[in-house]
Amino acid sequence: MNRVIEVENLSKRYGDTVAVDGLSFTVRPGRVTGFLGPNGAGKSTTMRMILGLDHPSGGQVRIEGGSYRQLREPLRRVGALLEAGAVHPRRSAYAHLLWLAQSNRIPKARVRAVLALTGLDGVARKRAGGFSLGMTQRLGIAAALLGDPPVLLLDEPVNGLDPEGILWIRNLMNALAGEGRTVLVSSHLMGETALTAQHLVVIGRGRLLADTTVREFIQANSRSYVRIRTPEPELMRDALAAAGLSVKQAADGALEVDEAGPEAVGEVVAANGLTVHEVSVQSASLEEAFMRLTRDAVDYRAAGR
Ligand SMILES: Nc1ncnc2c1ncn2[C@@H]1O[C@H](COP(=O)(O)OP(=O)(O)OP(=O)(O)O)[C@@H](O)[C@H]1O
Repeated sequence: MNRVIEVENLSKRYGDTVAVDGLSFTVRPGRVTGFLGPNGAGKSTTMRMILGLDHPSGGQVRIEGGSYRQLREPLRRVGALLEAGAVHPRRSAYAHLLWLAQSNRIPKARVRAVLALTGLDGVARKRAGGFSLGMTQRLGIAAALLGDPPVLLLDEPVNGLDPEGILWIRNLMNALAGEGRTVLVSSHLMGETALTAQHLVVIGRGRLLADTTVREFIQANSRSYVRIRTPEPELMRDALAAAGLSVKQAADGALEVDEAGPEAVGEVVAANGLTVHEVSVQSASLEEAFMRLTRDAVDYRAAGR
């Protein structure tokens, strides 16, 4: 089995709304792929189509070479977390998972295994209706892992979780990818995804904006510069310019030097006997880069009409 998800020229229209628009990308095993886009970009719609829950208006999706509907014993091939709240509130976590296992010919021992893996052992007999958001999220992940699937799709799994829950999911996803599984996880948070994923697929208004490694995305999008505060800005500016460095003045009067490290700046300072109050390396945030990339592609409703 190749464990690959192939999305090919996929489109979905709802009346006049084009939710997904000619989208193509491939999700590979052994790494966490972050599926990023602002609200309304089409992430959930794409994931539903991957899972055969929604019918494409055009294009196709292949999982391990075929469609989801063609998979025999799908829960053993693909695990998904879509709506974590979709549990009968009066059922216990154990009963919920047991019912899922029995209706999919999954051995009962897997129920205990996923309860332990998701840290729900202690509350397994409690009614799921009384669960906190974090526990509900863990139960959804337990259900996704029940069939020990090589392919996992998680839609916004960290939404509403506290830092401990976020860290737990991050570690779990990396462990699952480390076992050679294919892990696709959607989010609208660039910073969080950059910490978790190794590969990124970014969409806006249903279209592909970037398909790249996290490392390349960071290199391409994080402007880093040296910031200098000095009581002698004119002299400093002249000295830096004479050394061939490009200098800009920030709103607070500090100087900013692009495309040079602190070493080059320090040498100019020393050679000219200038006084400095601060020399620091600054980086623009990834979240800013993500917003720049998706700005023109933000869903018009989400943009506040
Ligand atoms: N069943 C539906 N009927 C009509 N329009 C829909 C339906 N589902 C989604 N849409 C529209 O399709 C577009 C994409 O929605 P989708 O939920 O896939 O985006 P998303 O990236 O998952 O956003 P979010 O982060 O807000 O969940 C939106 O404009 C949405 O309003």
